[in-house]
Amino acid sequence: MTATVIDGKAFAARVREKVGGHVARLKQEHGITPGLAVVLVGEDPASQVYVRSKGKMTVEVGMSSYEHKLDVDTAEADLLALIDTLNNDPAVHGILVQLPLPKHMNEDLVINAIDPAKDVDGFHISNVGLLGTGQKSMVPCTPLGCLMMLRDHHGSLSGMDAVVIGRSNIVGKPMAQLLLGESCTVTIAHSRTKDLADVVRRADIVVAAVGRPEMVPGDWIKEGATVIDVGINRIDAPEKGEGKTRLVGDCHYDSCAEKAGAITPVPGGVGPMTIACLLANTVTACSRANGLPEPEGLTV
Ligand SMILES: Nc1nc2c(c(=O)[nH]1)N[C@@H](CN(C=O)c1ccc(C(=O)N[C@@H](CCC(=O)O)C(=O)O)cc1)CN2
Repeated sequence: MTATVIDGKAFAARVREKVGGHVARLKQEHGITPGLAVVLVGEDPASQVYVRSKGKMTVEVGMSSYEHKLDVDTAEADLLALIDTLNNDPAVHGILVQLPLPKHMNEDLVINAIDPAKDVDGFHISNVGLLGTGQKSMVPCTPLGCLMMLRDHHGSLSGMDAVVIGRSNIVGKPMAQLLLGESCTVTIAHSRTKDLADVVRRADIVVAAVGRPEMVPGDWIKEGATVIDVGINRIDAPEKGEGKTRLVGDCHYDSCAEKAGAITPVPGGVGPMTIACLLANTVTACSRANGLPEPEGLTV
């Protein structure tokens, strides 16, 4: 079997187009411009790229972008004070603090200082609790993007066996909650799981989010299963020349694509959906804050 490639880049472009349409209606019909504030602490090169990309795409869909770049030595109290200001700013409907934060900061404390209604990352403990109990919440962007692609490919996911490899708060746990909400039978596997290969072989849907390059080989994949690869790992690529690197996922693409029915590539799969869903969450947060109907198809 040769897998259908789920094109996350093209899917993300369609999501951004939908967001742009909703932003235009908010402006024309209600005089409201959604605003997203992104806070970056320090100079981590990858985070700088992501934050720049977020700002650019925010503006492209017609929203206001507010970027706050803080020195790596910023005191936690100063970051908390900035969050408080953004919480009380009516022009800001979404707040995102780029992770990871410098070591001297307590990530949980910082995230939980964000107004849950503006928490477009969906990481605040209130949103985690709402998602876990099946109530309306802000949904973390990466799992939301994965779910959108799965729903688009399969329609109903009801009754399917899903294995999520990885138990992070940002991807693994919320992904499992979302799949449960779709009436999948969900297993969360992790570094201590016994007989991981056998667990994965049972799955109709495999979501790999462990951060280990090419850890999942094709012979773990059930014939026809759908593979969603969340991993983005940079590895050496001597075949491209000295000192060159390339991106790979948590799944060994070529061998998994031989067995799977559908698969997301890396790059160009889940990654682009993360920023598209951030924009979707911001327009959703803005609509909710103004008591207006939520955009259809942009949240769960
Ligand atoms: N507050 C948050 N911090 C972080 C999040 C997050 O969702 N919220 N996620 C990641 C980083 N991230 C967005 O912030 C992100 C990662 C990857 C991509 C992406 O499009 N990747 C491309 C490849 C990019 C490359 O060439 O290096 C792809 O997969 O095709 C977008 C956003 C951690 N921090």
